[in-house]
Amino acid sequence: MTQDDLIIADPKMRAEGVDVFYGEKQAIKDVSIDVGTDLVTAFIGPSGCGKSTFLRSLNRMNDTVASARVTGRIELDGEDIYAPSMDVVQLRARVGMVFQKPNPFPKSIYDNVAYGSRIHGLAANKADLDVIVERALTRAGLWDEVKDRLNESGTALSGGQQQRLCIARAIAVDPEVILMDEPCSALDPIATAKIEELIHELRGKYAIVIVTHNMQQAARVSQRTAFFHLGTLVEYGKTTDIFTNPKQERTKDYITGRYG
Ligand SMILES: Nc1ncnc2c1ncn2[C@@H]1O[C@H](COP(=O)(O)OP(=O)(O)OP(=O)(O)O)[C@@H](O)[C@H]1O
Repeated sequence: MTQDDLIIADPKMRAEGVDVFYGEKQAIKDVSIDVGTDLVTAFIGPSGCGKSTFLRSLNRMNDTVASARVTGRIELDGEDIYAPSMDVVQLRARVGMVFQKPNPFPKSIYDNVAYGSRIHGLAANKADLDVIVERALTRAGLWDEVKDRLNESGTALSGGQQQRLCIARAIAVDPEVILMDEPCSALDPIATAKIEELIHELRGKYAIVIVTHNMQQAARVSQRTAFFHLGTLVEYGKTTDIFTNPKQERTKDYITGRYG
């Protein structure tokens, strides 16, 4: 691998010298990383190493935690997302998020997907909204399963379907980046396989960042992998290199199962 392989010419997101604190406790230490537009980037590392904390700093979800403080710089298309002028609601539409546990709203399938478009005024009329909802559900691989029951509650779907509904909800507002925080950890192997397939299909349409505990999953779905340990970014590179030829001892120990 040469250094050139890792250069992301036009990163979708760029973090520079990012620290995250919860009160006095530092959870992320001086992390710098570029996220590519056409790539799936996996964050791996042992429990408590800060993967979720760093992921959540990429769309300012940490703002919702009173004790959390983020320093350093995080850019989306070159723009500082922590600048006072940044509209956080817009930011979270541009950088969508899918959580560990599927969390559909207690609303109909249709309304779950239409929700963001309504808030952001993306549809001029009902016909427009219908198109947005169908497109998002199709992209999320769920349309055929739900097209005849759009008025049923989203919470009545299976866990895997609920997670695809949450992905559809994120997609519906046309995000540029989708952050996924262990999106399969509550799902069975078949539902997990479907989400992984979906990630393949969505690649290139959105920059995707996925936190996963499952190294096989990181190897299957991502092109770039970042290994975190004790709040630091130990190694970042092409997924194939991280898994077959890691440079750092700590990465090697983790991927060979010596700790985790
Ligand atoms: N809301 C919070 N308040 C205080 N400390 C927190 C909070 N959230 C996380 N932490 C701490 O920050 C550190 C990093 O946690 P984080 O959840 O980001 O790690 P992680 O790598 O995603 O872990 P896991 O894989 O277990 O989800 C941990 O020490 C954790 O206890």
